[in-house]
Amino acid sequence: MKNIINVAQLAKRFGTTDVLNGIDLTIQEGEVFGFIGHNGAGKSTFINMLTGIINKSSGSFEIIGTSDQQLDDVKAKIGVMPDISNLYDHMKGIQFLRYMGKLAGDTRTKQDYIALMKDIGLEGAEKKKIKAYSFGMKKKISIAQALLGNPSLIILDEPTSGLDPESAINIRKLIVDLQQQGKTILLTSHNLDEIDKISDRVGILSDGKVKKLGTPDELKNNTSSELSVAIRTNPTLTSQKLAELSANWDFNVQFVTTKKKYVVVNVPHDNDIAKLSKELIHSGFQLFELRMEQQSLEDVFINSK
Ligand SMILES: Nc1ncnc2c1ncn2[C@@H]1O[C@H](COP(=O)(O)OP(=O)(O)OP(=O)(O)O)[C@@H](O)[C@H]1O
Repeated sequence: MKNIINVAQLAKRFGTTDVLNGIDLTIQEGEVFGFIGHNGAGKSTFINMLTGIINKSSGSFEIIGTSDQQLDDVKAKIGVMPDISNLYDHMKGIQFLRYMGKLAGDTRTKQDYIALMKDIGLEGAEKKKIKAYSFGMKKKISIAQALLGNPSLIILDEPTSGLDPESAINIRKLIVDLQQQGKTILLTSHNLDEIDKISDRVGILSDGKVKKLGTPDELKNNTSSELSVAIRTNPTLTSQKLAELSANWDFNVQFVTTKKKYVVVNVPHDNDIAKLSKELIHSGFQLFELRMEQQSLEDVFINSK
């Protein structure tokens, strides 16, 4: 597969603060790439460098086969969501999209723009002025703007933040549709379930670097070499009782958390799971359920700091 973004040692300093300290990253054509990181980690800074809104401090990148020195040559192939404060809000929704579409070289008809507004969840708001739009509606029209001009790379910075659940689901569907049309999507979000669901690969940005990179499954499976097991027993096992019992066991069990009626523990090896169930039964517990627990992307994210 071809790389559509190739970043080498990209760094950004604001004054004396290093925000990005050497990002190495490739994004492949046709993938949905989820970029996550805590507030202020530098996700938008990274995106703004890729799209030429701000200058890099050092390092280099190639985007759609073109070096960062010639970025103007490929800008028309990159669709970027503008900040909602940069929308021309005296315009009506449909008027704004047609105007921006013309600038982007769009060949859509008026009917196509109406269909686009429907796809994005703005049906009925075509003739309303953007300044009268709600926050979520402004967000939607800024996503629509990123799709104008048939870009091959679409960059969406927190497209679903502030959207109601149904609208967020529709935007996720739209992202999947765009991918099926062959587009590449670079996406940021603080909704880690969303990132997990729709991203082919995920990068976790921390301390100015890409700390972790992989498919959601790779990241969730590689967090720890320990095996996580959720157990439901009668009586319910408490952390205190587990500590008391396990002091006499010949294998290690580490209490992790309780989840409703389950207690989650970590054990180092496969055969410790059999030992654990045997010991619990031996200690008078009825074992109702024992299941392997997979880490969530949120667990991975928290542990990556
Ligand atoms: N123009 C600027 N001048 C000085 N500092 C800036 C500028 N732009 C961003 N920063 C700083 O760079 C850091 C990274 O900001 P950035 O907006 O890239 O983070 P982010 O990961 O997108 O955060 P969030 O998840 O909150 O949107 C922050 O500390 C921010 O204050």
